[in-house]
Amino acid sequence: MATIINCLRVVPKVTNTNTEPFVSLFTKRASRLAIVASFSSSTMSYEKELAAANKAASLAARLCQKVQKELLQSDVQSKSDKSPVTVADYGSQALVSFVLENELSSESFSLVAEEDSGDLRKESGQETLQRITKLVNDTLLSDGSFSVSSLTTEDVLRAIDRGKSEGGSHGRHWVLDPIDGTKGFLRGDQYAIALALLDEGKVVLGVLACPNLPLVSISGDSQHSSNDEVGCLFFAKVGAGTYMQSLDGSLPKKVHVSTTENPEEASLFESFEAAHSLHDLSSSITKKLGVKAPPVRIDSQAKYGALSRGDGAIYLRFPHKGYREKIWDHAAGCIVVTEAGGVVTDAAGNPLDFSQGRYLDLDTGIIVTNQKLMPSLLKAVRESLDEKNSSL
Ligand SMILES: Nc1ncnc2c1ncn2[C@@H]1O[C@H](COP(=O)(O)O)[C@@H](O)[C@H]1OP(=O)(O)O
Ligand SMILES: [Mg+2]
Ligand SMILES: [Mg+2]
Ligand SMILES: [Mg+2]
Repeated sequence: MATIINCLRVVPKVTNTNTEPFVSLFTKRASRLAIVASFSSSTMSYEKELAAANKAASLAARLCQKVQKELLQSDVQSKSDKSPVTVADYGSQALVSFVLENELSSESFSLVAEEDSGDLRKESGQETLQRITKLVNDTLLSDGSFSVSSLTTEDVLRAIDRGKSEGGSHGRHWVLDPIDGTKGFLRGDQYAIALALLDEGKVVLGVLACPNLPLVSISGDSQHSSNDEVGCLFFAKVGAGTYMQSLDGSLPKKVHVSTTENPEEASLFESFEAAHSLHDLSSSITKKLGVKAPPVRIDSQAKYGALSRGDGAIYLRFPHKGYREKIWDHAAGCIVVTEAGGVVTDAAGNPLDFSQGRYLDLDTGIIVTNQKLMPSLLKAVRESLDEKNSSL
């Protein structure tokens, strides 16, 4: 900002005594500077929030990696909806909540997150709570930049329960999935720590830490091996593009979605778990479109990250009837892809609305691709859905 203010003080050097060109030159220059100033102020804001989000997600990834390496049977529990939750889900949520509040202490803090401390407050949860508290403290200590000596079990419970906010269309709300793809995490496959910020109902920044995602492309036709270096951090800020760096801290690189217009060259990402998305429906859609390659099935929002750097060109998600999508399963992924030039809509082609609380209210499914393929993809989706509905 300082440079821009200084620039505004520079009076154009004009030798012509006719004032009109001077005025128009000055006006032109001033308006150009005003555009630069307004662009810079919109892209410069959320700088501090993005730095805090990157730090929080990277530390949470460190905790998750440690747990995944030495996972114990007692580390895994089942929630009331029968889905799994681990000490790493809770630890990651406590850590992100603590780091954000600590780094951005002057502001009011609202967090919409997946987990709550209900089961950890029961007698049967005490051992697990001790283990989570140790994991959180060890991770904070390994970073070395926090002044607190150590968190108590009560601090950890409080940090987890900060995530109970209802979100909404006013003010700022952080949105967190502490481990997206817990089933992938348990299998030793892909998972992500997904963190986004909503401002007045819009996603303004998003971070995806994907500890098991190779730094090189995972597209079906690229060569990769188990020796590939893994651990990616994707981050995006509204109006400023999407970047990827290694979780170990390499220089960030700007990424872009695939620019292919040819469906025959496009490949599809979808859920690993058939229970999470209708694979038959995606297969009918991609057949209509003319996609040749077999689908790439991976867990979690790592799909959005991989798509943002052009590893594939399409992501389709059609949950089984009755499933309600949550905002933390898409907010970070959505901005990571859109800032990389992609488009994210529901099956009717509407943008996703993150302003309605903890759930997404949408038509049928979620579709992600580049701008060129979207019209034909939407047509194929409509036709396949009509066929499916008429066969019922
Ligand atoms: N029955 C379900 N249908 C669709 N998504 C689900 C279902 N159960 C859990 N999920 C969520 O789907 C996401 C992973 O989807 P996928 O890997 O298939 O893309 C996760 O957010 C996961 O929650 P969680 O965050 O608890 O892992
Ligand atoms: Mg879960
Ligand atoms: Mg999730
Ligand atoms: Mg989760």
